[in-house]
Amino acid sequence: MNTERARLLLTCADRPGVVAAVTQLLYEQGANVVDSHQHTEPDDLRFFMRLEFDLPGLESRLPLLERAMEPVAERFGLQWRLTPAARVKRMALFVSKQDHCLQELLWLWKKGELAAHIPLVVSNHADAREVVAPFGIPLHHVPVTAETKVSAEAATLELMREHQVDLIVLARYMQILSGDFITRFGGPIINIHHSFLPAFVGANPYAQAHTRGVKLIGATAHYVTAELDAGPIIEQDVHRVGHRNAVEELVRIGRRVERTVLARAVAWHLEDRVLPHGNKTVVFA
Ligand SMILES: Nc1nc2c(c(=O)[nH]1)N[C@@H](CN(C=O)c1ccc(C(=O)N[C@@H](CCC(=O)O)C(=O)O)cc1)CN2
Repeated sequence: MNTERARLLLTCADRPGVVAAVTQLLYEQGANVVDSHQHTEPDDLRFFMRLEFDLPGLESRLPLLERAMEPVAERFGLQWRLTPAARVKRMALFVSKQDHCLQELLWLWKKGELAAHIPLVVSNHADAREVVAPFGIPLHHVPVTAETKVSAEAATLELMREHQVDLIVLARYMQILSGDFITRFGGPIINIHHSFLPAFVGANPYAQAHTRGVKLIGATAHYVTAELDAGPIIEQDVHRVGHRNAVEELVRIGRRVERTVLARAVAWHLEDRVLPHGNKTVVFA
């Protein structure tokens, strides 16, 4: 892990001089920029920027760099976040019975391709225990029924607090999270929906798609909000299908798309490449 690498993300109302001021500041602080992306949203002229840079002695020099950012932030009205790459996020994976997305994330994590700590897996069923055990990660079985949903969410929130979780990933977790849970967790939650949103929101999207006679099926990774499957989209992909494909085949074909789309979205989030903008995202992949 490169302990000198950091990421600076910022957004502001677009105006000339922002890029120059920020890169000059980094230069003056002794930083070397190794990657830079910027974008101005045409609709509202909102400016977004992501910089990666190396700074020798980063941890000890971070407070100075943050103080140096303040006048520039004041001058341009920046909203900004400075994150050392070595501070990896603590990610909890949630799953129900379908474990293909969970397996993809665990495999990639084991290979070192997802820069995160995974302190626990949470499931409303016990099926995934054997999948998770070889990775040395505890699975917490928290059953959920209509009657126990409130207490189950309270217990789950306590697990998030206890394990200092920064990010929740719903890897085909088939329980609708309450607005109260989302608010009290307070961090980002990423879901994989097994359709090409906004088509086929809610349960059983492949059956809905088959009934509609679609020629494409897809998957959508999005941030979770209280409104079901309506949060900012991070990544999507599709696969061609046709009249010969029964629903079971749509499910089978769809699994490959879901696992790939979720993995890309989670990796980009962990690398601070996703910047929310209203109910959309800017992704500097
Ligand atoms: N607040 C949110 N919670 C969840 C979201 C979301 O966008 N906002 N996404 C879902 C995942 N999902 C589709 O991708 C989904 C999951 C579950 C259901 C549903 O109808 N669940 C039933 C129970 C089903 C069961 O017990 O097997 C329910 O919760 O009443 C629809 C869509 C994850 N959560």
